[in-house]
Amino acid sequence: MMHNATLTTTTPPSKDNAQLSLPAPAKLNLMLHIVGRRDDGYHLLQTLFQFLDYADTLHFSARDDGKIILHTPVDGVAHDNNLIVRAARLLQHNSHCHLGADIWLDKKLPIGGGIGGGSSNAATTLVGLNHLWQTRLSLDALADLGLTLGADIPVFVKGRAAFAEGVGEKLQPVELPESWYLVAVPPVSISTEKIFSDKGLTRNTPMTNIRTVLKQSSQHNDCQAVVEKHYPEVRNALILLNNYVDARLTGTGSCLFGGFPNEEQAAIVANQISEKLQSFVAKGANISMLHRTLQNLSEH
Ligand SMILES: C[C@@](CO)(OP(=O)(O)O)[C@H](O)COP(=O)(O)OP(=O)(O)OC[C@H]1O[C@@H](n2ccc(N)nc2=O)[C@H](O)[C@@H]1O
Ligand SMILES: Nc1ncnc2c1ncn2[C@@H]1O[C@H](COP(=O)(O)OP(=O)(O)O)[C@@H](O)[C@H]1O
Repeated sequence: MMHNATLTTTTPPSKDNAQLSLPAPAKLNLMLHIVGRRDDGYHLLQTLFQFLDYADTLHFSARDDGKIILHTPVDGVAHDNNLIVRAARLLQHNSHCHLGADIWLDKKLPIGGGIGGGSSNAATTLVGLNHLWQTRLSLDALADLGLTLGADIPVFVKGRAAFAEGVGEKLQPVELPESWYLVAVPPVSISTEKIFSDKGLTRNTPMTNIRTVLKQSSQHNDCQAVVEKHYPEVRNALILLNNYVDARLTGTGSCLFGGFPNEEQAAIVANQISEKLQSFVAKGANISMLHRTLQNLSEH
């Protein structure tokens, strides 16, 4: 009897026996200018994206019944609104794929931090399920699909550090120094929409170009003044960090970052501020961890 029971029981899906595990890394906006606005209200940006070797991890297994099930809830986000589930359904629909997926998320990236966790989760889902389901969409096609879910998703799909224009979807790959960064995490989660709808936001920074940006020794983020105005936690964190390093906001915040020549120097400052401010240290990357992992998979 025992033997029969064992034979007829299927192993329940779990992240430990998932078929594919992939990172969903963070990004930084090393500079961010707002140069105008589209008719639909979206802002036209010029921004420099670089990835961090600091990531969530997603685990995927295919299902035969077509269901998309995210087994790990994200605080404050309903299952069907989660960008992971929305990205999976979008790919399934557009590729006419009959397979579904069980998905698990190890969340490490702060939410509403301007380091792109939700967007990166969506991009890793598109790229990961395209691989697992063998739907064979090109990266360009996946980036176009991703853009319908969020302005930040294409850069994560493409996986190359880039100068971005438009709403963030016109991407020119760049080679940047891969510095070490101290990333401070003030204790607030910031809505991108709230910052972009502030009347006081600078929206008319003169257009620049990639060559000028790469030559400049100091950079700025047009969202920073508005974020500092609304969030004293961010302003105070900036004051503290600026005692040690030239610190700046990434995206619409709340995270702040400063560059260091090596890990040790970044870690010393992380340690010095640790009683007042949560932070992590990570290396900048011109090729995202997602794409380096996929490259390794295809080589083995
Ligand atoms: C500002 C940036 C810079 O990298 O990053 P975050 O701080 O969010 O990480 C991005 O452009 C954010 O991209 P993403 O987070 O995907 O934004 P979306 O979901 O597309 O849009 C959220 C809301 O922000 C506003 N929005 C977003 C992008 C943009 N170029 N102009 C906008 O006005 C819109 O009001 C939209 O309703
Ligand atoms: N998988 C996900 N991880 C994080 N946030 C998500 C996810 N799916 C949807 N969201 C929503 O996206 C919003 C922005 O999240 P996030 O990408 O972390 O911030 P930011 O855009 O500041 O980098 C969150 O407040 C949340 O409501």
